[in-house]
Amino acid sequence: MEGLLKHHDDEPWRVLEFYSGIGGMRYSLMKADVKAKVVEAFDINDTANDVYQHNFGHRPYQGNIQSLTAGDLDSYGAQAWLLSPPCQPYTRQGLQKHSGDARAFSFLRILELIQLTLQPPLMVFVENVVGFETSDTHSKMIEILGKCDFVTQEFILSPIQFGVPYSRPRYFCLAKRKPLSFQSQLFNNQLLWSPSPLFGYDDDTMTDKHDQKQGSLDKFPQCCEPVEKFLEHNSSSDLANTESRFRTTSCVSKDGFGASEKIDEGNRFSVSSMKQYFVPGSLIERWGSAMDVVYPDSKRCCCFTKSYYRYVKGTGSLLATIQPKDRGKPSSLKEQCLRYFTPREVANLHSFPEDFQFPQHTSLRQRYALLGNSLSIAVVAPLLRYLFAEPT
Ligand SMILES: C[S@@+](CC[C@H](N)C(=O)[O-])C[C@H]1O[C@@H](n2cnc3c(N)ncnc32)[C@H](O)[C@@H]1O
Repeated sequence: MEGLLKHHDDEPWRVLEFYSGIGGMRYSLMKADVKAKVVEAFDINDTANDVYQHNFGHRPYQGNIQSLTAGDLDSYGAQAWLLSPPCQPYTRQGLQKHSGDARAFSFLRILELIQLTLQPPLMVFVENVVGFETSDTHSKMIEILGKCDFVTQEFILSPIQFGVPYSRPRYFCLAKRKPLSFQSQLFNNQLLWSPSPLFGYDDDTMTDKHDQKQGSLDKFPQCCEPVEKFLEHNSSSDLANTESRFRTTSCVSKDGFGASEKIDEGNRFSVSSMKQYFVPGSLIERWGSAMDVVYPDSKRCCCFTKSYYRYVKGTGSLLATIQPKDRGKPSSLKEQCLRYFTPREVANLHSFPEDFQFPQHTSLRQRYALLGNSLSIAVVAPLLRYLFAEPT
């Protein structure tokens, strides 16, 4: 293996975006203000590629990453490889077959290619679910990166640590090939549960010590903005109006859907367009106790998965549009007029930019599925900024 790739300060870093989905990595790179150019993106999913093309004007290479060769990858001359491979082999809900799961094969292939390319990357960034760090795929990845002269720093971080009222802890591996090095070398070969190094703090009390893990993720909600800021309303008076309209329309119906339709001209957040987001009464009756219900003033909501809107249990929070007057008193969930977060609101919680859009033909379910598979730009952008930064 030769290390022929060079990077000159005045040129943008050449980047490959594997498993590009709807472009969360690319948006993060933009947000991080890294001087970089995505020279190719790769994804097998047609609908994801439609969305990517709609927003970036470039259609990713549509094929199986598993069939890429070392020659293919060398031809891009890319210095950084960003990867967010499928997480199903490692999720707690799944069978946890790890590297034995067919969905892990393409990532294992990429790891092989790092060793086979004539011009291996100088930097690698991997995102996955919590649980990946104990898998045999992780052991393989660390072994290969070590063999290829990479230094790694690993993190488990959640948007809630970055001021976003959203719990989505994810695993990240940052790897730089020697002689490149990290700004804080104190954390080489460590797993951290704190974003401190990203902000220039050499706080080594947040490394992988079991009793600090949960604490470091939980101590941030008080610094978060309320959920309300991420809704498709822009002021609380707007919210109060909408709530009162819900009260007089949708919630009078016993199935949870509005009996009467009242179009609120001039307000894109009309009662009519919101009807599709109300949770039917029958679902509340059946699954109410398993639902994670949040309020506009809440400082946390649960991770939205790709099954949000198809299933209510464990797939993401529901919003109570009518806040009970007294939180202490039991109030029927039906009276709280529960609704799903809209795709735009999920995109907001994932910190996607305002100009991100779905092409019109993308169905509601597809939008939720694609967003559920994507990532938090609020978390990934500072990680990428840290990865690309040169030590001073
Ligand atoms: C966890 S998602 C990554 C989403 C992406 N980071 C985003 O912001 O939307 C994994 C993506 O990998 C794609 N994928 C899974 N296996 C693949 C393979 N073997 N070849 C190409 N793409 C694949 C899926 O279609 C999905 O879009």
